[in-house]
Amino acid sequence: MLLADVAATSLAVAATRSRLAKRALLADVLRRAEPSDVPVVARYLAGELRQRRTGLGWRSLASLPAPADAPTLTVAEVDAAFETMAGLQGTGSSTERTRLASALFAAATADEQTLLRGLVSGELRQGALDALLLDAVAEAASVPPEAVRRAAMLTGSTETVASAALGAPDPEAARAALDAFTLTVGTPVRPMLAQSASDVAEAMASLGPDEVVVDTKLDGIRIQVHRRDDDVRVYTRSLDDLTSRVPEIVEAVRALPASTLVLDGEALVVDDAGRPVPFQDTAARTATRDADVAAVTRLTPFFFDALHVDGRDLLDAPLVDRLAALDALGATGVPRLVTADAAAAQDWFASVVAAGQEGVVVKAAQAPYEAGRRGAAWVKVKPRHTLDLVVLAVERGSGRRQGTLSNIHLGARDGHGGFVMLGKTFKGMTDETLAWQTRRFRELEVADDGWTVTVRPEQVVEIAFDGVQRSTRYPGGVALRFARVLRYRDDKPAAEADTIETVRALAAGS
Ligand SMILES: Nc1ncnc2c1ncn2[C@@H]1O[C@H](COP(=O)(O)OP(=O)(O)OP(=O)(O)O)[C@@H](O)[C@H]1O
Repeated sequence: MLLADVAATSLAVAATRSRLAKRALLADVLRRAEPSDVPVVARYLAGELRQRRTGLGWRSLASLPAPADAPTLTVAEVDAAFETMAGLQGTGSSTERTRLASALFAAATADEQTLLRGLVSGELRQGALDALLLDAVAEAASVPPEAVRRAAMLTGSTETVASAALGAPDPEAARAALDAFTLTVGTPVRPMLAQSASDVAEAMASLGPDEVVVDTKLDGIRIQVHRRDDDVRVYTRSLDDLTSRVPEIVEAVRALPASTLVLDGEALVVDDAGRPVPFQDTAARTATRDADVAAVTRLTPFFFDALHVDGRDLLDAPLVDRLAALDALGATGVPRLVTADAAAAQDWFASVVAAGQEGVVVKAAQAPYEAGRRGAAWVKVKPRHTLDLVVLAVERGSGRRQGTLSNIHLGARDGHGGFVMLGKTFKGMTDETLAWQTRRFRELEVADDGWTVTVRPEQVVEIAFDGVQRSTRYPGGVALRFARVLRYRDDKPAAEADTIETVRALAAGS
């Protein structure tokens, strides 16, 4: 299949708001793809490359060669080119990578360049697209969407499922191929995800009047552990195998009284008083293989769900039954309250936050485990932090945001008339906001290097974020986690925006 086909579909999907129309477009291109191209086509449509890391940076995308007039690139060729780039190592590799990238981009038409740039930068990646893609696979293979979704959560891989369904000669065979996927101890399933609510009452109202489980939300690393006798595997949220880096978790799982297990939980570093250390210290611990660090900062696994225990598959069992199975193992659990009373739940939330935890996840007590879905049965609630910051610069958008000024650079006042950059965000913007800010930042423009537009620091923006972390990337030594735009504030002058001192105080307190 030509890359041009995928690029055209990607643009058409972005251009329509109708889910049905998007699904039909995706199904059409999947139907036309050769079975051997299906895995790559599926990935590209979800906005991802197959290669986790290509080594290509933003900088290499800033100056692209002129586009080709006619499409010639095949999907297989492009995948092979990224594979080569990802595999380059040692001296000269970055020059060679840039050379390969230039050659690839020079062979691409303007639409294909847009797609490639979005894939490399990650700006095209969207969870929602993945769900839509699964429905499109169902449509293309003429099988029920539930069959595809279930297979995807059990294999953890859209491309495997797309290949199985679309590689079958007819709908019956496709259905049989999908039904053959089952929960297998040793094969990670996609974790169930949560929706968000702004407070506990709203979360409970969305779940109905029945009892809920209010789980402490620990701020660590999602882990899914699989055990078959002494063989223990630990997987991350994105289903990467973390086993060799976390011997202490393997040991803790081996100590549990069951020979086959699949458990879901969170691993974090806790201090002597049992309080969680800042998230980045936990993250640093899992990112390193260094034995010394591993010896000093032990991770503690806390489990909040059981998907399989000793031959019993529990995916479809109600949460309360899964928790009973978990408790029976005597594993370290997550502190939780089971209640139907909103006031009691609110008190519990307050005490959890006071104890230094991130928030709670409110869960429907009777719901099954909806693997791979941001289902309605789990709702997370965190105390919301906001800051009023000043926009210092803005980067051009790409992909769906081509032609707009998208990624804003955020600054806090330094107290001496200047600003300190705290990070960037392109999240939380509606189409209206984007259109507005594209006009607004042109008005404030002082320089434009072709990629980034520097502006007069006058526009105040209200930013929501999940926390403050230490950072060597930004000059203030701190950065915001998950910054997103709440709204632009025209009622507040930049001279009254929040200061770096306020942000540092938040960092010290978190
Ligand atoms: N008790 C708990 N139950 C479920 N998830 C929990 C719990 N404690 C911590 N978590 C973490 O919270 C996440 C649930 O939120 P969500 O599904 O939105 O994931 P996320 O996108 O990684 O969000 P976040 O950044 O807020 O953790 C899980 O992925 C898990 O890592």
